[in-house]
Parts: sequence; C-alpha cells; structure tokens
Amino acid sequence: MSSQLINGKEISNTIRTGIQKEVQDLIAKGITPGLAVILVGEDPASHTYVANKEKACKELGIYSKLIKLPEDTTEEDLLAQIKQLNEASEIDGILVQLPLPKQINEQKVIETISPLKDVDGFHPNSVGKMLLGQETFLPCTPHGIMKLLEYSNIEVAGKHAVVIGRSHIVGVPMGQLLLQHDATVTYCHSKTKNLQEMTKQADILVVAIGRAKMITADYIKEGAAVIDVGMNRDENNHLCGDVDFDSVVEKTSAITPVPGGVGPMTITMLMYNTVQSAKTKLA
Ligand SMILES: NC(=O)C1=CN([C@@H]2O[C@H](COP(=O)(O)OP(=O)(O)OC[C@H]3O[C@@H](n4cnc5c(N)ncnc54)[C@H](OP(=O)(O)O)[C@@H]3O)[C@@H](O)[C@H]2O)C=CC1
Ligand SMILES: Nc1nc(=O)c2c([nH]1)NC[C@@H]1CN(c3ccc(C(=O)N[C@@H](CCC(=O)O)C(=O)O)cc3)C=[N+]21
Ligand SMILES: [Mg+2]
Repeated sequence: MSSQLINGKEISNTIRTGIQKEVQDLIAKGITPGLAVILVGEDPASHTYVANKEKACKELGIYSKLIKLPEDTTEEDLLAQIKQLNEASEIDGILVQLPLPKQINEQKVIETISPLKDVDGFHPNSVGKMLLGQETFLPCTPHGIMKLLEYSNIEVAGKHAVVIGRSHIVGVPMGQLLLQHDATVTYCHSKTKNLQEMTKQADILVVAIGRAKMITADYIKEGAAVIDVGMNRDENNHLCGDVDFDSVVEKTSAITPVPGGVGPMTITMLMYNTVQSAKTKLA
C-alpha cells in the first residue's frame, strides 16, 4: 500500500499563516500577544523545544519572554515568578517547561498558573472544561494531532483509535479529543497485556510512549493511520520517534515522520492558544 506522509511542518505553516494574520490585526488594535516560557535547569532537549517556541513567536510577531531559572530553584521562588506573570498585562500565556526538578511539585506549579493564561491547557480548570466539551485552552500536542488528521482528510468518526500512553499532557487528552470526534477509543499503557493484539485493531494509532522505535510492523493493522508523538534519540544520537518508521510505513495508509510531524504542530497550537488568550483583551 502506498502511504500518505503527513507533513506536520507544511500543515503547521498553513495554520501559522492564519495566526500571523490574526496577530497583525491585534497589533493594529494596540494588542501584542505575549508568551512567557519558564525553563528551570539545563535539560538539553528542553532547550531545543524552547528555542523552537521562541523562533515561532518571532516569526508570527508574538512577544516572547524567556525566563531561565537555575536547576536548584526552590518551589517558592518558581511560584512567586508565576504569580508575577499572572499579573503582568503584557503576558497572555504562561508555559512552564516540564519536567521540573525533583524539589518542585509539578501539580502545584500547574495550579498556580492563572487559568486565563494556561496556554498548555494543563490546569485542572482547563482539563475539566475539555472533558466537558466546553470552550477552553486545549493541550497543544493532542490538539495539533487533531489538526493533522483534519488537514490530511483522515476520518475519525466511527474509527477505532488506539492511544498508547496515558500521560496528562499527551495520552489522556488525546483519547478524549478523539472520543469527542466520535472515535471508539482504547487506551494502552505499561500494564496493558498483549499490546500487539490491541494495536492491531487500530484504524488510527497514536503512540506516546517515549521509547525509541518500539512500534514495529507487528503492531500495525494494514491500512492504519499512525501518529508518532515520540521524541527520542536513537543509537546514533539521531532524533527518532516511538515508531520504527521504516518497518511500518508500507503497512500504513498515512504516517507522521519524526522530526517534521507532531512536534511543529505542538508549537503551532501553542501560538494559537496564546493569540486566543490575547483576543480576550479586545473590547
Ligand atoms: N512531539 C511533541 O510535541 C511531544 C512529544 N513528546 C514525547 O512523547 C513521548 C511521550 O511523552 P509523555 O506522554 O510525556 O511521556 P510519559 O513518560 O509521561 O508517559 C509515557 C506513557 O507510555 C506508557 N508506556 C511506557 N512504556 C510502555 C510500554 N512498554 N508499553 C506500553 N505503554 C508504555 C506509560 O505507561 P504508564 O502510565 O503505565 O507508566 C505512560 O502512560 C516522549 O517521547 C516525549 O518526549 C511529549 C510531548 C510533546
Ligand atoms: N509545559 C510543557 N509544554 C509542552 O508542550 C512540552 C513540555 N512542557 N515539555 C516537553 C514536551 C515536548 N514538546 C515538544 C515541542 C516541540 C517539539 C519540536 O519542535 N519538534 C521538532 C524538532 C525538534 C528538534 O529538532 O529537536 C519536530 O518534531 O520536528 C518537540 C517536542 C513540548 N513539550
Ligand atoms: Mg512526564
């Protein structure tokens, strides 16, 4: 079967063109959307993502403020920083890069971010609204994946979607968004028995595990659409996904590459949320 390569970079650019226009309209009305990113410590992977976010802001005309804090930052200091940003009128979105060092309680940090500026969509307020299908900031990676499916004309309604992973930032909200679009959803995780039996039923397989090239052809039903969220380094230190692309591609009807698949969409939806937040300032 010939497979459709889902070009996240290209779809991203299409969506970003629309966002850029919205930013220009806002700036003409005296509102410059602003995003604050807090990075605690020196994780090299985080630095790349943060650099990509800053680059996207710059391209779109969004003000970006990067706050770098040392690895040994106390929870108290981080919370104080967030509270300051909650009050800052030039900031519409606040993102605290995860994971955080051990001395800091992640949940407490997330709950300190004002729901009005929660552009990651991780605050319990946002999560609750998402579950109820109410308007809110949607988590960027799952939202970006829904856009990839939409722009690639991959029908979701009535399909069996299997999500591997149940993290609060990817797996859980991914399944919910698919469900809201009328998929039949199965979640798999580290305690799932017979993972291959599950994944072989998937019309749409979303993989968010964090293990390089774990998903091989044996896990795939002929004709499935495969979305690879993973961001790993292989034995040659090359960026790779959780899916063994070369092994599975011929069995799939559509597949995302890594890089150039889900990653750029995550950043695009972050930009989208930041602009949505800034728009609430319009009279
Ligand atoms: N492209 C992008 O924009 C983004 C990429 N990522 C990448 O996606 C991947 C996942 O991220 P994240 O959700 O934060 O990761 P987590 O580590 O928080 O979650 C991993 C999930 O995978 C499950 N899992 C682990 N091992 C297995 C296994 N052998 N079989 C089945 N399930 C397993 C875990 O199960 P259990 O719950 O039982 O422990 C868990 O639910 C990472 O590579 C990350 O770097 C993340 C965010 C954005
Ligand atoms: N509060 C918070 N929100 C996040 O959204 C968040 C986070 N913490 N912690 C880490 C994960 C990971 N993540 C990525 C973002 C962009 C790329 C990305 O740009 N990827 C490019 C290339 C990356 C590269 O070249 O290294 C691509 O796939 O093409 C990847 C991963 C967001 N995350
Ligand atoms: Mg995690």
